Amino acid sequence: MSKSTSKRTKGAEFRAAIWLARNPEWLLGTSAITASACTLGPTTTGYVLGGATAATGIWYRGHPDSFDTVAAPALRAFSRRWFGTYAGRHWRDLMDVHKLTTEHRRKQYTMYPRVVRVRSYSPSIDTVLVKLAAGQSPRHFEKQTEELAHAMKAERVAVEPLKPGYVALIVQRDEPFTHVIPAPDMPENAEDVDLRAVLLGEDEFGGDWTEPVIGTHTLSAGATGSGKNSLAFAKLRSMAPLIRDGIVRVWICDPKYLEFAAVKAITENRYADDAGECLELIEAWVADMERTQKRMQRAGVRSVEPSREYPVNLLIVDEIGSLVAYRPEYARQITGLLARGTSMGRATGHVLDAYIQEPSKDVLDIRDLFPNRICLRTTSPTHPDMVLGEDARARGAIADQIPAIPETAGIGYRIDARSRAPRRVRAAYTTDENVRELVEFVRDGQTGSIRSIA
Ligand SMILES: Nc1ncnc2c1ncn2[C@@H]1O[C@H](COP(=O)(O)OP(=O)(O)OP(=O)(O)O)[C@@H](O)[C@H]1O
Repeated sequence: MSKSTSKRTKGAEFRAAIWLARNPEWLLGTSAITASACTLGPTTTGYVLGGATAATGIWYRGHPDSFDTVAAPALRAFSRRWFGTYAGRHWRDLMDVHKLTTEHRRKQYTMYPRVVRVRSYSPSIDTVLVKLAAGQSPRHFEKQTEELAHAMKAERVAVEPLKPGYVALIVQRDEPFTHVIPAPDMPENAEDVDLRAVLLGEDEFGGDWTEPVIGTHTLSAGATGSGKNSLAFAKLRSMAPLIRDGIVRVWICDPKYLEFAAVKAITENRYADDAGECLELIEAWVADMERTQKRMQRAGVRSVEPSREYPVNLLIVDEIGSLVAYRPEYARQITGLLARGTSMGRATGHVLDAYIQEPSKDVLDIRDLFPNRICLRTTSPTHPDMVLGEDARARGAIADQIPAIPETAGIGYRIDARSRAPRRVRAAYTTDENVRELVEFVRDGQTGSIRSIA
């Protein structure tokens, strides 16, 4: 393209046409209403618009789940894009005040970064795709995040460079979790627990946060002190009657020696701390899986429902990095066993629940064998994508921005499997007293017929 030599800028009518081409929703919306008013008449058009509004209201009241995942993000994004901070003059003022503009010296006009798209997957987080003005780089925005957050009355703003010339601003508008969530109640009966949706805490909408225990393997990542243990303890409490009744058998590798010692009693000695013992325990878990495979083969079944005959064998591996990366003498064997277990164990109910601080492939090269992922506070902006998948951070999973203070322990993100939208969640906190209750509940109720492997 030839370089412009004129000192004049484009005419207003051309700028308006370009604006409409970039924002076709306005063109389509106004044309549809005008066409409807001309053909059907203003009264009928009014009724149609009123009917659409009423239908939205009915949807909002009648089916909150689908409304919150489908309609609410679109409506929220639209109103914030066109009537809030990211709209026209508000946005330009924001850019002016924070010196996020550049000057065309020859033509003497100011160039503004342009809002291309706003997404608002959750009420607390917006992601704003911004085309940088000529002469800008993501660093210009990175230097201003604190000031922008104050100006937008947001908790924090993070910048994610996307491709040359574009950044995503991730604006966390508020902190939905200002309180500690108490440990889940332990249901009395095994029938009250759904192993496909085990209660872990709350999501940012104030709803239950549940995760599947069967049919998947779960990897939870988080820096030291991020509250990883609370995930495992909430899970154990929510499944307590199944553990008591021998329908879920818990195996624990506790290489940090202390974290899970309090629940050793509910594992029927399927517990190890030293790395060498962890290797033996994992071997026993894989051998159990192979025995179950043979039993199922003899019985002619390809899948089983959790029962005493075919219990779920949940292997909790705390700080998996310390077993598969930092102890070379055990790493290869443990990695091989876990790879075997995770690739075949789902059908037999042998499921892995692993916890890690540093989720890179160098540390955990079997990361892809975990279909289910949770990301608590991380130390690096690269970690959310490593754990939750490509673009997770750009979509709003700013786990690296969670302040490293005790008040935020248990807060993190998960990705909705269908919409790929990140959801901020907080695990319930299980106190030492709650752990004792769990152990008593399981032990007191056990019938004694559960065989220990030890
Ligand atoms: N869900 C939670 N809600 C509120 N506070 C929590 C929660 N989970 C943990 N905490 C608090 O944070 C502290 C650190 O938690 P925890 O030891 O589970 O972190 P961690 O991620 O396992 O760290 P490390 O990897 O170093 O063991 C706990 O002592 C507790 O006080």
